[in-house]
Amino acid sequence: MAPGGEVPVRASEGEPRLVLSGVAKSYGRRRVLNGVDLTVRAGSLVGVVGENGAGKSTLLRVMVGELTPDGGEVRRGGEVGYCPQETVLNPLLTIAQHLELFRVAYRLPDAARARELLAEFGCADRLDQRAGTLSGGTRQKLNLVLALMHDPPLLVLDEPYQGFDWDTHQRFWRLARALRDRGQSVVVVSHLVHDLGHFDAVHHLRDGVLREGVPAA
Ligand SMILES: Nc1ncnc2c1ncn2[C@@H]1O[C@H](COP(=O)(O)OP(=O)(O)OP(=O)(O)O)[C@@H](O)[C@H]1O
Repeated sequence: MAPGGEVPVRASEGEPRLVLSGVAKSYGRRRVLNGVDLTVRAGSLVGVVGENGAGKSTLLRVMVGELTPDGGEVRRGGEVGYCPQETVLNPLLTIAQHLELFRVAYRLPDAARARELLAEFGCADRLDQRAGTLSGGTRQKLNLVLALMHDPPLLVLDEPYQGFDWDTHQRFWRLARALRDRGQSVVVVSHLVHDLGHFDAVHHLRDGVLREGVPAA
């Protein structure tokens, strides 16, 4: 983000890929989202921050269509890649078997992009290892690769770097910037103050409402 909290021009360029208008979501009587508005444009890297329990994961699940909002509207401009906070892996399947499963689900002719991403994360030699025997950080790398391998126009990533060492963390941000520079839209939930500089725009969720910028301490 630019100094002074200004949103750089980049974040307001490009066609809208995701538009949320007045989105509301409650669990029973607990209202978590209370009129969220957001537009994510092509070629932007957008951060969502907020305290524990503020509703960030709920918001992302609504963005990708996993949860239906109680009110308001969500419009998506194409396919979505979603990396949930909890990994979606089957412990008995190898990395290669996961790639094949998702290749078929995404109807891709091959898993070349997935292998390229695995190589970027230094896991290309682990293809025959079962997910259940991978380290937490490597499981998370696979989780992320499965969300990115079909190169969707919109990526929604919920703290995608949990368990990553510093070098891998840096690699993740290089990759996120490269995707943004290719015109993809990337939404990332982050808890880490030192991540904020990577975003074109940051929004914070508090009291069920999303506001631009970071909250005053
Ligand atoms: N399936 C559910 N049923 C009932 N309450 C839920 C459910 N999922 C989340 N909640 C509640 O909704 C609120 C928001 O949860 P959510 O996971 O969206 O927050 P978060 O900002 O992602 O939190 P964190 O930073 O801890 O990951 C919390 O009070 C949580 O307990």
